[in-house]
Amino acid sequence: MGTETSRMGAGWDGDKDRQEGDQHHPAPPQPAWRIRETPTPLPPFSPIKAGPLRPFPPLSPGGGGRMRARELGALVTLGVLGALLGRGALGIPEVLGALGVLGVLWVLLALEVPGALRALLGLGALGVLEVLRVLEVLGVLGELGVLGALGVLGALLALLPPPAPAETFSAMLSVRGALGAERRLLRRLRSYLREENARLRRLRRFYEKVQVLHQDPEASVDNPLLAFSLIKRLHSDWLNIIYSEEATGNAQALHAGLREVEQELPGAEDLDGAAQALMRLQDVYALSVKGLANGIFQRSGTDHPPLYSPGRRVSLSADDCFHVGKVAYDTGDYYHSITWLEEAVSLFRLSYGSWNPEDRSSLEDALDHLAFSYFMAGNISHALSLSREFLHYDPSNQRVTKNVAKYEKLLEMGTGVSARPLRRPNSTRLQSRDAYEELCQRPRGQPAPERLLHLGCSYETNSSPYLLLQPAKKEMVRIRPYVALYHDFISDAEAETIKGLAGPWLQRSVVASGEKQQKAEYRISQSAWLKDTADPVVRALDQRIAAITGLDLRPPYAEYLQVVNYGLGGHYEPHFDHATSRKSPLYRMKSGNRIATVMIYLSAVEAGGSTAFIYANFSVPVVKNAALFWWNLRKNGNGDGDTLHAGCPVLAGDKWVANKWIHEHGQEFRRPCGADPGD
Ligand SMILES: O=C(O)CCC(=O)C(=O)O
Ligand SMILES: [Fe+2]
Repeated sequence: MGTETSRMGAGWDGDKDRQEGDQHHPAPPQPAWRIRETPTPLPPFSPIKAGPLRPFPPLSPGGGGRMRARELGALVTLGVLGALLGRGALGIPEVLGALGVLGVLWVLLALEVPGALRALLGLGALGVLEVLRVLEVLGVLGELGVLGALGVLGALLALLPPPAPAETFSAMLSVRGALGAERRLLRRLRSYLREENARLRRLRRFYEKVQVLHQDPEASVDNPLLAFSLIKRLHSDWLNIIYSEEATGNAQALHAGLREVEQELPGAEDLDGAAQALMRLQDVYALSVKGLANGIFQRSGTDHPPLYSPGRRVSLSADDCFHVGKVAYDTGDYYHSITWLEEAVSLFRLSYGSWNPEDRSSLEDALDHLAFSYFMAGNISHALSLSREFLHYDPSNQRVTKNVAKYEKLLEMGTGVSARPLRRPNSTRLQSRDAYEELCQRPRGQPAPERLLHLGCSYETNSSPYLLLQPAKKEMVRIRPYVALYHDFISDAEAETIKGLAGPWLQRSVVASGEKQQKAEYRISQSAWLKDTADPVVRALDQRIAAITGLDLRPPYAEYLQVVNYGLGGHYEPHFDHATSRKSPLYRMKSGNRIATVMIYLSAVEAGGSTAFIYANFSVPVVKNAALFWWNLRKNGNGDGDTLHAGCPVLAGDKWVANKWIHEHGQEFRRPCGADPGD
């Protein structure tokens, strides 16, 4: 592979000390909902259990997918080897060797890597075998030693953790990739429909043929031919018709199509992530859920033009809305479950009686979950009327019958009115949530008139010969903190090259939490690190960044280029780029803190996705091919608190950025300390 990436060395998997004020690490989880304030304790109620509605049949026999089949194969082989060992047909070294080969094969099959890479790994394994053989020929290792070494190797490889399934929702590149899987399923369904239609046409012909016989008074079984055919029909024709092998064959082909794409299917966490994304967009952009369900991205309670108008309007089904509500319900977030389940209930009511084969939920499910959400929110009378409606459709349901009795009792006791309206949970514990959301919603911030005096656009050569012929197009965005936007910093072709280089290496972005790095809900994206040796384009970019900033980017003074692709509703909530704790993994580079950030927008977006500077109170909309520059540290070396910034959720489109983080060391003469200690 031409691309060099590194997860160690000069590049860290991000160091995002999410903090505001003195909050240094991602906060410990707190309940995401407000507990209803009820003066008297409630009798135990029966909520609907969290979990799948109607479980899907397992994809592969045995329920565990292809991996399960492989494990089974490995077990059988182990059994056979054990038996041969026991009967003295094989010695321990041979068994160890066979285990080694089995382990290597097993791991190669299990690796979620492209076919070409898998082939390379296979060649590598053969290489190891060859080395062992040579060692054996040279007499360094005996035959037994070689087999033993193979056994150890295989055992070690088998101990490797299984590859994590790829995430779909956290990068738009992966979401787009899922289109391929669906296209293949579509092709399968098309041929299934064609075959089944032909089969049904044949069935109809049989039906009509027999029907005619039964209606024709002339067609009597006195006729021996008709009597024979009746007997034959009842003996075998009808069985062939009913237990149609053709139907089974068609269904099997369809199932095989599903198994083919099994590895690419989004998992439960993807559906959760996608539902959370819709709720995030609802919250951050104050969108009306009714509007969203209708395919309109409109702020609630306003008649402003929509924030985004897709070329083709698509609406959500009742089952779609139910699933979003259910994700909220399962985490005890009744604020969101109520808004989405309300929508689900009204859509199900509208279409009651008609049934979509793809739906997993029904009006009853939605009523049941909504009633319990209202109960948890303290609105007993709503809970009661929805439960009664439920019983109208399913009168024999014991659990809901009991709930109705209890709701009635509570209302009689006068405890049925909510103390306070249900408020949105601050599950992310952002202190500046309102300011952040207001900045995300704001179109490009118009600076105050007195500020305009210092702002403006200029062509900059920065005394660099590199920029003489093509000066940088600099737009000052803010003086304090110092933020500048360099327009046309890269070309479309360069942006495409960088995205193409990073694409195969994207992995869920992580954030620094103390000394560790981990994925977090407040950063939804995938990222990859590119060394400057990966491609001349990356090297040229480094030179250009050095020219405009006047800073030293040679290792270890800067990190590799971090390329980021945001996912569905992808965002990065307020954080600092510099470390705020000496324990941060960022210091492992031994070149100080991150003095400056250069962030390049590699794509445009259709809506949302601005970069918001929370305390400085401005946001920069995505400008394709532009680079945003800011100092994270003040001249005295302290972190600049005014640089708290965020990537707003992407409302529509595919947002890519590339980050270059430049460190303190190496810049001593390029950005000298200020004479003023407060500078
Ligand atoms: O995407 C953005 O606008 C901000 C990204 C950012 O702050 C980061 O990656 O550190
Ligand atoms: Fe950042």
